[in-house]
Amino acid sequence: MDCLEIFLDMIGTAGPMEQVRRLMSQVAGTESTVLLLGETGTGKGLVAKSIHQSSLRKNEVMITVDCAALPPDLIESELFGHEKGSFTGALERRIGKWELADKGTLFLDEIGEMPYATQAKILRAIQEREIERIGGNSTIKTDVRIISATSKDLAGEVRKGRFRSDLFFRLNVFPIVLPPLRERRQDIHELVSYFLKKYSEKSGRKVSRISSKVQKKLLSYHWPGNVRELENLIERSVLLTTQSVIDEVFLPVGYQKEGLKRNIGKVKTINEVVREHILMVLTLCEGKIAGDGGAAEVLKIPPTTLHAMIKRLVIKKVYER
Ligand SMILES: Nc1ncnc2c1ncn2[C@@H]1O[C@H](COP(=O)(O)OP(=O)(O)OP(=O)(O)O)[C@@H](O)[C@H]1O
Repeated sequence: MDCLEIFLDMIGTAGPMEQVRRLMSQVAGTESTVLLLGETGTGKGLVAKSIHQSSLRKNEVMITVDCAALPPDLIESELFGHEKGSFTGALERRIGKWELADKGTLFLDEIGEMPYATQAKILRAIQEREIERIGGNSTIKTDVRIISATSKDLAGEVRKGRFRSDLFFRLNVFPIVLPPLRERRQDIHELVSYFLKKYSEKSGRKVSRISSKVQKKLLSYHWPGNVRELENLIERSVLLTTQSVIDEVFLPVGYQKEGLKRNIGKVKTINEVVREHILMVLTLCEGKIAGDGGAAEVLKIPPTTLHAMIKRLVIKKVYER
């Protein structure tokens, strides 16, 4: 079976997603630890689920721990569980997610948010394949496959001393980088069709396509929230439209200005462009301004005007030999 058949819920088969699919199909059937890297909403959760569903553990559970959603003081208890009375508030014994994931897959989402002190315990649990409940006095053997994900630059976090290098190397055995949507705009069309179908069916409305005006808008937007943002937009638009074609979408106000702002530093001023052009022509004309074959003739302006411009734009006589 090739990777196109396996990951059916994942849209995007060409360009950067082809590589992602290839890596997924290479690693899914192994026991290898996988690290998913990518901006928010690029599909890391979906990839983790797809890998689990194509793995040897597919009939076992996949348990997710969102490390960013848990307060640092609760994360260890969430992961490893605790015994009754092990700390104030531990009224009952609690089985942690690591234990619950036994024989299956444990998906550690936003691993970059893991408190430094807990990172050592995670490393130990992965390496020794055993855990200890908080307040417990025995170790518990576990058989867990780890998939972790982060939207942070984890290597950078290691350099800054915020993430343990030994854990990073242990997690980074098989990294898969999910490209942002703006770098795979060729998938937008297919994603839109997929979400239109999904949300039309869900809402009972018959919305079958988007207008070409909307398509242009979607193709030029920079998608900071990636596929999740596109999905939410289509869901909202399906609910708002009264026709079978979506003819308007509401992207964040000022997004075009934002795009412009990001490029503004790179835009040349008129004077810079004119100056460069005059310099280029002067170089071609070997510094000759007036007369036959002079720069003024080439530029179709009087030599006096060209002289004035050279003075105003402070063009040094670099072109003179
Ligand atoms: N290639 C894709 N095909 C279809 N749906 C996708 C694709 N990529 C992402 N999605 C959908 O987009 C939404 C966001 O994806 P997901 O939650 O996997 O992103 P994420 O990278 O884990 O985000 P975060 O870092 O915020 O947790 C989900 O509903 C997911 O099903």
